[in-house]
Amino acid sequence: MLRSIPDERIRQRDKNFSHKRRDMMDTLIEVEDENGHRLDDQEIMDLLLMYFNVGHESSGHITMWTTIFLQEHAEFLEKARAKQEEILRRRPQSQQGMTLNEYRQMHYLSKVINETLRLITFSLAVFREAKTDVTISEYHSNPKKFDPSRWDNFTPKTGTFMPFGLGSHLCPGNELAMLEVAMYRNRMGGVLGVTRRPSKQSNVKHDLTLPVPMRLMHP
Ligand code: HEM
Repeated sequence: MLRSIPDERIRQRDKNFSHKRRDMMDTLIEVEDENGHRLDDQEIMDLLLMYFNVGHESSGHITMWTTIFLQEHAEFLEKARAKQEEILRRRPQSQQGMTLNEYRQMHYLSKVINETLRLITFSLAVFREAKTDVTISEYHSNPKKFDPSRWDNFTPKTGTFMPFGLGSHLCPGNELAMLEVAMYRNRMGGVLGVTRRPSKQSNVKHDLTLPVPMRLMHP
């Protein structure tokens, strides 16, 4: 399946097919190193596979865990919901969907997501070599407890909160990922992100029931 993607694009380019917009695939086909070498098919496929994994699995995984934590802690879900509903009440009737400005007002939700990222990592390994011995110690009090309030007026010191890595290989999708998790939409119209008004007919309060296997994976 992956091989067909660069093959198809190369065929189109050979036929002078004009794209509306150049995209990542054009860059992967054209990019050259300092000796003029281009990526071969296998390398392009490896990169595509990596993008599929990091760009999709990652935010999906964190969205799932944010949902699980909120389901398990009704008080935080209520607080997140109240804040989202407040944003909705201020929304002009004519507005369709969520704006970036609304997203930026979701301070409580970003604490919930940060707290999820603090507790859960989907990256099983980040390959780095420690040049000197380091001592790894707990930075937070009661570290295993899910508690978004620990983010109240709190900015972590550099190197103590690294869900997206650090340095030159810092995750380039970090801001997009936060936005994606916040905009996750459930059947009620969005507990995480406010995307539409809840239906008046619905009397379901928390529609976050998850299948049993997910609950068994809880750390
Ligand atoms: C909650 C979601 C995400 C988390 C927790 C996450 C976390 C990470 C981490 C820990 C790394 C390794 C950084 C390092 O080596 O120091 C990484 C790399 C990367 N991430 Fe993400 N990521 C997320 C979402 C995304 C998304 C949505 C995209 C793209 C749309 C993306 C694209 C990448 C890429 C391309 C790299 C490789 C960067 C490099 O090696 O230079 N990630 N991510």
